[in-house]
Amino acid sequence: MITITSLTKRYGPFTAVDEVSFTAAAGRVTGFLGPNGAGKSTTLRVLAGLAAPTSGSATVLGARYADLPNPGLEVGVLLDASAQHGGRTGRETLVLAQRTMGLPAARVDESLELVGLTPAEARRRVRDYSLGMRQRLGIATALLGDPRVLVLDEPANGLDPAGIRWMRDLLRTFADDGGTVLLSSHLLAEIEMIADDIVMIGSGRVVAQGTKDELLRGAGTLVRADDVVAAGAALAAAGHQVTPSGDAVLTDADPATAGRVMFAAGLPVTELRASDGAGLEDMFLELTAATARDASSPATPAMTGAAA
Ligand SMILES: Nc1ncnc2c1ncn2[C@@H]1O[C@H](COP(=O)(O)OP(=O)(O)OP(=O)(O)O)[C@@H](O)[C@H]1O
Repeated sequence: MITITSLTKRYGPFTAVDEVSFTAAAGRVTGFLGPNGAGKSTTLRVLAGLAAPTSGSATVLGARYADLPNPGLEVGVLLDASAQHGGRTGRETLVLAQRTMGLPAARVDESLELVGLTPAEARRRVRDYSLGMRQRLGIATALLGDPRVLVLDEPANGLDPAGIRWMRDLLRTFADDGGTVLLSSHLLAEIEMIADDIVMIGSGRVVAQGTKDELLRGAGTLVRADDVVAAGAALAAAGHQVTPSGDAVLTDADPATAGRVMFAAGLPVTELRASDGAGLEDMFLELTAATARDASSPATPAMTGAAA
């Protein structure tokens, strides 16, 4: 189980992660989805003890990563497959980790086999690996200590469709055996293929979370109003998640609740209905577009900030 509670990370005046809360449960694959720059890596870096939170907390099996005596036995982490030492062979990379963790030497071959790297491939230097092979080696390192929890940042990067299917099967088996998997991606299709639960983040804030089935069904409500910014603000002030979707807003409030919030705020509503199945994709495209706009025009307010 992974628990992120009100996690905030600021770099100077810039808030990369803003009050993020979610859990990744045992027996489930949780997809952490968001466009580039949304705050996924920063959240995972705090979880893996590589960055200190400004406030809030991130724990694995109830403990901070830094407080785990031999963390590799509890949680396998792959944050950047391309950061592995190019001069070492795949096998040397694993042997070093195996010794550091105090594991039996046999774990090296077991892990190589788990990720489908052949003995000949394991003898090659990492600098000659494709990105897909590096991802496999990174996952082998994460699995070395036989942990119950896996944290993977963009693990499908560089994998071809067969590789992505292989990874899905590996993670599925890991979760079916009671393990916890948290993996990030900036691609909705990838997360749809692999994850059971989804946490969607944009501009540092969680904008949607739930089971994949719920989210793809479009749980939540679409609210169209004369003043859509005020509608979003009223819903956010009432404690609901809000995401702009074109000239409307999507919210996690059910339609009756959203209607009452609009009535209480005195805002005329022009449309109010359960959102359709495209809700998640709309929301994600909107987030991605907002990020692209932010990148090209720093003056544009971040969309979650504008809504909330
Ligand atoms: N050390 C740092 N100093 C300043 N800003 C940072 C630092 N690390 C990350 N950021 C900023 O925080 C924001 C979130 O970055 P992060 O890498 O967490 O996003 P991401 O969702 O993982 O994106 P990507 O898919 O591109 O990896 C970005 O705007 C990034 O520029």
